[in-house]
Amino acid sequence: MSVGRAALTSAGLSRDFGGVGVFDVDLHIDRGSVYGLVGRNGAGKTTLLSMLAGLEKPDSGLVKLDGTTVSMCPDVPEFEPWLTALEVVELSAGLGAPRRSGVREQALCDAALRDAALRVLSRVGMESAARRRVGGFSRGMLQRLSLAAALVVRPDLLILDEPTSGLDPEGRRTILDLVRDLKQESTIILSSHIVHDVESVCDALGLLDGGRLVLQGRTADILDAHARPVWRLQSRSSREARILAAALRAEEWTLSVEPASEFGLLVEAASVEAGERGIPQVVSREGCALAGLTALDSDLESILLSVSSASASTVASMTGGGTRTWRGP
Ligand SMILES: Nc1ncnc2c1ncn2[C@@H]1O[C@H](COP(=O)(O)OP(=O)(O)OP(=O)(O)O)[C@@H](O)[C@H]1O
Repeated sequence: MSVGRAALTSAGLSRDFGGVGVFDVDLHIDRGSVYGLVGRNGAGKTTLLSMLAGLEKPDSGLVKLDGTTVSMCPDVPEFEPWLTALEVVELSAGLGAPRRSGVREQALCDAALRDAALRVLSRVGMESAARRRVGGFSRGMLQRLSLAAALVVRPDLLILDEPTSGLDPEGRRTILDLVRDLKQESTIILSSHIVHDVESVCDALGLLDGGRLVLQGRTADILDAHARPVWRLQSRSSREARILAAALRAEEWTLSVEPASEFGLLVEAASVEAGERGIPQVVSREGCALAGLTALDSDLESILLSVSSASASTVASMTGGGTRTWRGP
């Protein structure tokens, strides 16, 4: 899918729970990118992420990683309720720190771990809760704490399973801003049901359906490849709608022009480029106002839904290598 250096690739990765699970997944994730894994409930996202993190053993297939440190934040983070947030992050930092023997070295090491833990807690906006016990934390606080515990080991690859689910809009924005910021340091894979979140932070994405990767590519390429040449044009009056309909029908690049409610027109062009250039030209030539122009069914959510429904009928007969890939420029 890409010419970039891979942070992670997988080949034929499968985990079969008896007809459900993950089947023949070939991933290619560029270094320093944010890769979104999308799919309906039960599509296999958590199973796939767990195999990438080494938490679930595949039945077959390979995962190749560039780098050594992988951190994963589960969709529902759980910590011992009697630990403080600082202790959770220090424990995580300790697991990732090199072993030392001398007492003085140990003390220096402990101080360094504490500093590192406090820094990441502040980065996720949890500094004021650092010394509170985790037992009473809200869902959003647990998500942030999980991220802090993952970041403190400075992972080469950071895997986030549904990092924004259950968060309020402000919490979502904080996590997404952090993800954008973090790609300077790590490659990130995140799964999400919220297509808008994926679109706003992910350079590339993979769509899982029935355990199979049915679509993979750069987000921009997928949007380009699926853009439909159909627009809803909004005019200011019934008179202008009539003038525009007649003028557009006379153009050789229009396939159909139909009236829509409230002085609107549905315009189908021979290509996206023809419509994007032609519609504004016709409106301007006829001296009409352009109250609105919206491309229909070209948003990422509509595209993913249509690919998912199309794949549902063909996946049953699909063997390995069934992923549709869009190549970047
Ligand atoms: N340990 C297991 N034993 C049996 N079946 C399992 C196991 N783990 C997952 N599955 C099944 O594998 C399929 C994929 O599950 P998975 O949790 O990976 O999907 P998901 O895309 O993460 O779903 P969601 O979005 O609802 O979290 C589901 O049908 C699930 O029931």
